[in-house]
Amino acid sequence: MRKDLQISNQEIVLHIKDLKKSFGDNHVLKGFNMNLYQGENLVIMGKSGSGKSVMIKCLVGLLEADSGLIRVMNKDITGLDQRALDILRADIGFLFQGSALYDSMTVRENLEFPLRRHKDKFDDNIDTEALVSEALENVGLLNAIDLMPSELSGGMKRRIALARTLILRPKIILYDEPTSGLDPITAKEIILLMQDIQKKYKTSSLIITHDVDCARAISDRMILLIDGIDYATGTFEELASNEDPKIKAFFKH
Ligand SMILES: Nc1ncnc2c1ncn2[C@@H]1O[C@H](COP(=O)(O)OP(=O)(O)OP(=O)(O)O)[C@@H](O)[C@H]1O
Repeated sequence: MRKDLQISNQEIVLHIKDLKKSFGDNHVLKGFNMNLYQGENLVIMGKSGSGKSVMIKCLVGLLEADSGLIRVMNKDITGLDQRALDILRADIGFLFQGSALYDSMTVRENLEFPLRRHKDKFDDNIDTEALVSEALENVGLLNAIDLMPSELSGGMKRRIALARTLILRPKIILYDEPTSGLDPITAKEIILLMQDIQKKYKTSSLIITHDVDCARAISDRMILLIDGIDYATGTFEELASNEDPKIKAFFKH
C-alpha cells in the first residue's frame, strides 16, 4: 500500500494550501501545498534558492505570505495576534542551520533560557534542573552541562541545540538542514538521534535538506519544491525511481 494512503486518516498537524510569495518580480512560491501528518517525518527538498526558507518563514509567521492558507494544529496562523502566535510557537521546535547557541552562556544556561521564555507552558513548580538533565541525556551529552559553546565540536553543538529544542516538548519540530557542515559519521549520528527522539516523543517533523542520504534515512514521505510548487510527492523510493528529469536531478550523485 502506498504510504500516503496509509497515513491519509492520520491527524494533519501542519497544512499549507496554495501558498504564494513574491519579492517584486521574483515569484518564489507560486502555489505550494503541503500536509504534515501526526508522527511522520516529512522531508522537503529543493534546489538552493527554490524558496524552502521562505516557506518556513511564512509557516512560523516571520514573513507574511501574499496569499494562501497556513494551518498549524487546526489554527489558521494568518488570523492570530502576536500573543496567540507565541503560544502556538511554543509547540513548534526549530533546529536551524548553524545551531545558534548563545556563546556567552554555558550549556546549562542555554537550555534554561527557553524554559524561562516559555514559562506559561509549565506550572510554577517545574524542576528546571531535572528538565535540563533529561534533555541532555536524550542527546547523550549530560557531561557537557557546564561547558561553554566554544568548547564543543560542531556535532556536539548540533546535539545541544536539539536538546534545547526538545526541552519545550514541541509537538512539531522543524529542521533546517540538520546535517549541513557535518562530516558523514557525525551526520549519521544526528540522523539516528532525530529518529530516537521521534520514536520517544512521537513528534511530527518537517525536515529541509539537500542531503540525499539524510532524506533516505529519515523520510517517511518527501515533497520536492520545484518551480515554486510542490512538484512531486512520494516516498524516497518512489521519487528516486521517477523518470522526470527535474526529479531525477535530485537523486543522481
Ligand atoms: N527578504 C527577502 N527579500 C527579497 N528576496 C528574498 C527574501 N528572502 C528570500 N528572498 C528570495 O527568495 C528566493 C528563495 O530564497 P530561500 O532563502 O527561500 O531559498 P532556499 O531554497 O532556502 O535556498 P538555500 O537552500 O540556499 O537555503 C531567493 O531568490 C531569495 O533571493
